[in-house]
Amino acid sequence: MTITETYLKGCFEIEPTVFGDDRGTFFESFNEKEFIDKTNLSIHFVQDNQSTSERGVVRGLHFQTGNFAQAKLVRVIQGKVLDVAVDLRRNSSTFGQHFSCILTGKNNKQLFVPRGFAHGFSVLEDDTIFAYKCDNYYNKASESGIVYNDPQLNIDWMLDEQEIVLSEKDKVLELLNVLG
Ligand SMILES: Cc1cn([C@H]2C[C@H](O)[C@@H](COP(=O)(O)OP(=O)(O)O[C@H]3O[C@@H](C)C(=O)[C@@H](O)[C@H]3O)O2)c(=O)[nH]c1=O
Repeated sequence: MTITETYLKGCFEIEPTVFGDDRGTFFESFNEKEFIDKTNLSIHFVQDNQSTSERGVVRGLHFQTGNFAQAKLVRVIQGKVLDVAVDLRRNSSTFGQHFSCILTGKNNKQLFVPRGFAHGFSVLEDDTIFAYKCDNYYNKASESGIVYNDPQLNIDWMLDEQEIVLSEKDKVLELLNVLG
């Protein structure tokens, strides 16, 4: 498993070692000891989530506030997404910048999104299955987010505007500079 820090400090790209044989493939999708050794983070995941989406869906940009902040280890089991992590750490030299990468059911890549970031993804293929581990439990009252098309963030979601599908909640998210 290779773990590489992105230009956003504390945000890592992960490529598992995949073993193939006549039957198919095998890989460790998470190994706590290796993860901690290679990132120097102390992390303890408490919740696993999974969602399915069709092409055109954009989920995000989400985070939980305060004591309910979450780090996430995200991957795609089937299909293809553009995954996006936005640095919202006020004291960070990369505040407001984002990192994006393609995660697919074939490349098996993962992204570790630390606490203090907003996270979202656009779905580039039908029947996409997205899975992620969180280091803090879901707390509805702590949910917050930034609208996906915030001009300050200027994220290329790799979709045509007219094919984008959002939840009602995501349609009314704030701009980053309104969040304060
Ligand atoms: C996130 C979440 C949702 N739910 C429920 C609430 C709601 O009824 C239903 C769907 O929730 P949402 O619309 O918030 O799902 P979704 O838009 O997929 O939310 C997710 O988006 C990505 C980008 C993230 O980074 C995640 O942390 C999470 O915010 O599932 C839980 O029960 N537990 C959870 O952890």
